[in-house]
Amino acid sequence: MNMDQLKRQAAARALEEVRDGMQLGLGTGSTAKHFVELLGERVAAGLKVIGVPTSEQTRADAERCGVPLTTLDEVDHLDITVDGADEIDPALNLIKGGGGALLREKIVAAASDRMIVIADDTKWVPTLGKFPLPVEVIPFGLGATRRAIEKAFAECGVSGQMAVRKGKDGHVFVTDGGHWIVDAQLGRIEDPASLAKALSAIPGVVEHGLFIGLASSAVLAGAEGIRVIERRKPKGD
Ligand SMILES: O=C[C@H](O)[C@H](O)[C@H](O)COP(=O)(O)O
Repeated sequence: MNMDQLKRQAAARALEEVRDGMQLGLGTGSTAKHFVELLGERVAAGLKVIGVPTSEQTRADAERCGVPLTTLDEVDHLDITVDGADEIDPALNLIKGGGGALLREKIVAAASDRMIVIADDTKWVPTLGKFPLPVEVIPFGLGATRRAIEKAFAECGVSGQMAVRKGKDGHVFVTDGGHWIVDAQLGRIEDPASLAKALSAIPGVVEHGLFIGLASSAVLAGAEGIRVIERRKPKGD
């Protein structure tokens, strides 16, 4: 089975959690796209759901697949968000944003009762950080913001090259929100929660790709089959 078939399997398993009448967050990326396509087939067969897309790309995919859409201004919560990830650790902390959709993805995930992460099992890692960490920034004052990010990295015991993301056309990649992304090659992030907090405190940082405590479960598809991992809630949560 190839990687794309594994991604589709993970998407199909997540679809089993969807019930009639649900309000859904629709993730972005090649894995989430399978979910949108499979959901579209169920909608065509009579399933009643409504979705909030996490990117303009997903909006276009959902429209093409006939999935009815809404916004977070029109619904007061979402039941489930189904989204992919670039890395998933055993605590179900994530790196996301390889496709540049991290900001809307995080807003939508945070507005959801549950977030189901779908992926092929190559995304499962013991420690986050091999995948470059995307940090979405305001273009104004980028030099100062980069210095503040470096300081935050040093305080959290990580370091690595940073680069402003470019698109395939060689121009700076611009997010759906009109911002830029700095990708940081950190290698290992021992304490993702502290780093997430430090990055969020920087004025020029709009959002970062560390998703801490947002994923409720992960559906991982691999050669051996599908594994569903539930997040262990900390005491008192
Ligand atoms: O910005 C993009 C998203 O965070 C994606 O969910 C993530 O990059 C994983 O994408 P894919 O399923 O294509 O590997």
